[in-house]
Amino acid sequence: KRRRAHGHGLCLPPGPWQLPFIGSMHHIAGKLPHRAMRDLSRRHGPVMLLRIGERHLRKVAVTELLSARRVLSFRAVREEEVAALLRACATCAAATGPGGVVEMRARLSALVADATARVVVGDRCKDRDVFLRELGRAIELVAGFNPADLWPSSRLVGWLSGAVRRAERCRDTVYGILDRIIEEHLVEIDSGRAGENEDLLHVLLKIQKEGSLQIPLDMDVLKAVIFDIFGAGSETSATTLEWALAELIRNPKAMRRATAEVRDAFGTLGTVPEHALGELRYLHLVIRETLRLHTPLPLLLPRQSREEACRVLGYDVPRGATVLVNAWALGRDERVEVDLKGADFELLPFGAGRRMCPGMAFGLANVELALASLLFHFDWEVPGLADPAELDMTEAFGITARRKANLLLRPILRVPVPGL
Ligand code: HEM
Repeated sequence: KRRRAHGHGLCLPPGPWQLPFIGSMHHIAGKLPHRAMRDLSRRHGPVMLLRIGERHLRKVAVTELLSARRVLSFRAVREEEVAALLRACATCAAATGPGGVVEMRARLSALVADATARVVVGDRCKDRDVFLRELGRAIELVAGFNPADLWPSSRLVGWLSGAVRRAERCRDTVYGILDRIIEEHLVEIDSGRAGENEDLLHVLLKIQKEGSLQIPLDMDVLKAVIFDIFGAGSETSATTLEWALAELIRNPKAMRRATAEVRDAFGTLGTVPEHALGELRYLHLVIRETLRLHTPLPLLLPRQSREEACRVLGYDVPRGATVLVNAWALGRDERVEVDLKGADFELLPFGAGRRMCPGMAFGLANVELALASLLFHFDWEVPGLADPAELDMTEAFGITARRKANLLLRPILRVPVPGL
């Protein structure tokens, strides 16, 4: 199945696992190629597929970095980060007054950003809060409807709107943070301390240093890759979690049912084990419904028509035209009932086709464990809200459909949090 998916129907030879940009290069770099390849062939057979020096970030991200197998290997990271979130909520639950309220967006963004950072750069990011602030700004800037995007050839429009300046400031701050992280990684590599804790950035830097790629992996490309995965991963998952909680608060019956399901399933264990989350049928429906109602990327990512003669519903789409797909509107079309994995084109929270989100398994794993754990350990209420139906559900402007209003919730501890 895997072979067919990779090779468009071709039966390609097996080969070692690959990384974004560098393909199989890290298995060979720094060694004598003929020896390294002999060793690899002992594992993969006499005919191997090695991808070397080719830019195929997307394909590799799907199959390796964000594949179901790799996502599974990060389970411990997710469990630790969710445990930290639960401890923070338990501390709030024990406090009185304003200290007893959790600002959910900040907490959920921190959770997802920390989990993603640990996978990509090996540790939490010390500048996480600045990073998240800049990410928020970037999300507004890339919504695609600011004058600088609509009239890209007019320098005057760009200058007047200020968008370009803001984008440059944002880039400089983010790249500054990444420069520091890269600096630390380089020191670790030079002192031989990267060792067993090698993360994605270590590997990319080593390859870059050896200069063994056909296409040079310059620092800007490297930073763009890291920022892309970071940004794509944190914002969407945090947004989904926040809306899921808000929808449950607004629908007390659904909240009771989801909470009862997770407490019935794991009450005797006293904690939510990720490997058993498949049992929670209702929770999965809640997440699916959240993604339908609050599609985190409502217009997906813009596409550009490449073909001369592309026809949609009998109309010509000129080459170079930007095409937007309103996944949010499709999801709200009440005439259809479908699956969310992009096979049914009516519900596309992760997009579809060759640009479909490669982080779906990663994102869903974060969302499922966090939501199940929050419902398992706590009851949730909105201070001062008499009627749950009145909870403000306004969306903010940006490429993602965040909540506009802060979701301030009071946690009430129901099942003790381990480690407190
Ligand atoms: C609930 C969580 C998530 C949702 C709803 C989501 C949704 C999406 C959507 C709609 C797209 C555009 C697809 C298209 O235009 O057809 C996308 C692209 C992308 N996503 Fe996600 N995503 C999520 C989590 C993640 C995570 C956790 C990662 C990585 C750690 C990630 C990495 C990416 C990347 C790199 C792209 C760009 C792919 C490309 O341009 O080919 N996403 N995502």
